[in-house]
Amino acid sequence: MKISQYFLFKVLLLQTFQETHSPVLTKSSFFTVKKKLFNKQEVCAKRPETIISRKMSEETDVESKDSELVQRFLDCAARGDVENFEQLLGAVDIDVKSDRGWTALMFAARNGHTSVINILVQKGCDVNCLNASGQTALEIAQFWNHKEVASILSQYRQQLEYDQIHNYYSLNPLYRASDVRKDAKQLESAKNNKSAKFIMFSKLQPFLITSEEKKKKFKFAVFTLDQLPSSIRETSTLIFLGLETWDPVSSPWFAVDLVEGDHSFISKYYPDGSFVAPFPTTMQMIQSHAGLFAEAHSILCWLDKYRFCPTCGSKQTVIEGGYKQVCNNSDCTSHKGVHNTCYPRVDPSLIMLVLSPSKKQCLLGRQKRFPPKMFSCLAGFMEPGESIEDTCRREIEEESGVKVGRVDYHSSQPWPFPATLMLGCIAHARTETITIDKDELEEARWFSRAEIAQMLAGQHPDGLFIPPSQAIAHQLIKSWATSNSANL
Ligand SMILES: NC(=O)C1=CN([C@@H]2O[C@H](COP(=O)(O)OP(=O)(O)OC[C@H]3O[C@@H](n4cnc5c(N)ncnc54)[C@H](O)[C@@H]3O)[C@@H](O)[C@H]2O)C=CC1
Ligand SMILES: [Mg+2]
Ligand SMILES: [Mg+2]
Ligand SMILES: [Mg+2]
Ligand SMILES: [Zn+2]
Repeated sequence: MKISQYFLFKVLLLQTFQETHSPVLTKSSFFTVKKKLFNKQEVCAKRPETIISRKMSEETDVESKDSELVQRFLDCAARGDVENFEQLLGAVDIDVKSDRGWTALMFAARNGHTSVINILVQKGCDVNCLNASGQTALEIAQFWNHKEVASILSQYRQQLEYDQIHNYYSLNPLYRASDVRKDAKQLESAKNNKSAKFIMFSKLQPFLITSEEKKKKFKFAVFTLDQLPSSIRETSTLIFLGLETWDPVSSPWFAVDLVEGDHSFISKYYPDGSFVAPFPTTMQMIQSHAGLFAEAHSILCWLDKYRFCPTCGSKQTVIEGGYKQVCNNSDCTSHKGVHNTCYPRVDPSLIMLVLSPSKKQCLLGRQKRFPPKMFSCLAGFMEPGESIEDTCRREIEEESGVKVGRVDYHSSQPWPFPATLMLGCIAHARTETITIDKDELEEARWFSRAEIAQMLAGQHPDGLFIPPSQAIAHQLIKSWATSNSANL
């Protein structure tokens, strides 16, 4: 490249960056797609009582206070003001974006503030975020020639490539200890263990409180044995969730399915908590508690729906800490051989990001029940006798008419409504023509990487957006869009 061409190229790139980087941050909208979605989800949720509805009425005040905090947070990152930056860390979402889709990591990368970059990556910020122009923090650091920052970020991205992807609802911190639940004596002593922890459900609704550590997140109210009225252990079903660690003497955790009349002791310990409709409120839990919810809720839904033996219709008895039901009829054939009806059910379903034959576009669709302007990956339940690849190809062809060749596995996600397992795949299309199944989808179309980057940054010109980061669909879309952002 000639020197004059090089300068023209650099000026053009500079213009692109200046469009997306305002060194003095405006007070306007600092809210990300995630934040907008959070509000939407809050409005949709049906929750009976106290905390969450109270939070909603305070939303306007909270919003302007938040936008000031976010502004200060991003500004400290841009100026490399480590002292003030560290003070603000717990108060805002670490990956919060400016109105142009810039995160604190991007601002620090733009100005070469290594110390801020180190703090952010150690705290687990998202190094793969894209701004509205489709740039990562690494690309910004490389462009502005901040070699040390670029080196830290590229090392971190490499390390992430080797790490397994953990989707929301899958990070259950407990060791499930099936040996303990299968041994009635051990199970009984776990229930009486002084360090045992108990989380509460009523009519399949979890009892949640707000998390002090993470603003705007919910978590379970955790009860100890001495807080639990002894009658509860006789009247309620206790689900054994597991042990705190692999050490057999570590604390056992239980989910308690409260029956009418058992609730009064709760408000004594947690007056601000409430029983909430699981979806979408549990999408805003601290991750480890979302994992606990997935286990407990799926088991409780199974016990609720399978009250009678599926083989002979007799009553059943719950054993193994809620993980098994046995038929009370001694002549029932379910007592002989392997009977999967005695165990909790899981429904596998496929969710796939379909790439166009050129790999430059991906296929997203809209179901009628989606919020307006939201597009997501196509999905469908596995049918008996199908492989993952079979389901993937059939569902895509049924819903969009697109024919698929190779299918690659990406990651999975428990989807506890009530007990689906989402198997996330990347599907390679052989054809491009779309003919939608009007019963399943309202619309489906191909999206370029550039358009996806705009959607991820909340900057799509038509306001289109994708599901929030807690959904595997988001992770599938994002991993494709960020895998080679240079080709946007
Ligand atoms: N985590 C995520 O990001 C996303 C999750 N999903 C979930 O994926 C799952 C499958 O997607 P859909 O498009 O609804 O599937 P689908 O395309 O197979 O159509 C749904 C229909 O399949 C039938 N069906 C077959 N087996 C079923 C089973 N075991 N349970 C319930 N219905 C069954 C029913 O008639 C139902 O109306 C749903 O649970 C949905 O909530 C969907 C999109 C995004
Ligand atoms: Mg379908
Ligand atoms: Mg479908
Ligand atoms: Mg189907
Ligand atoms: Zn039976």
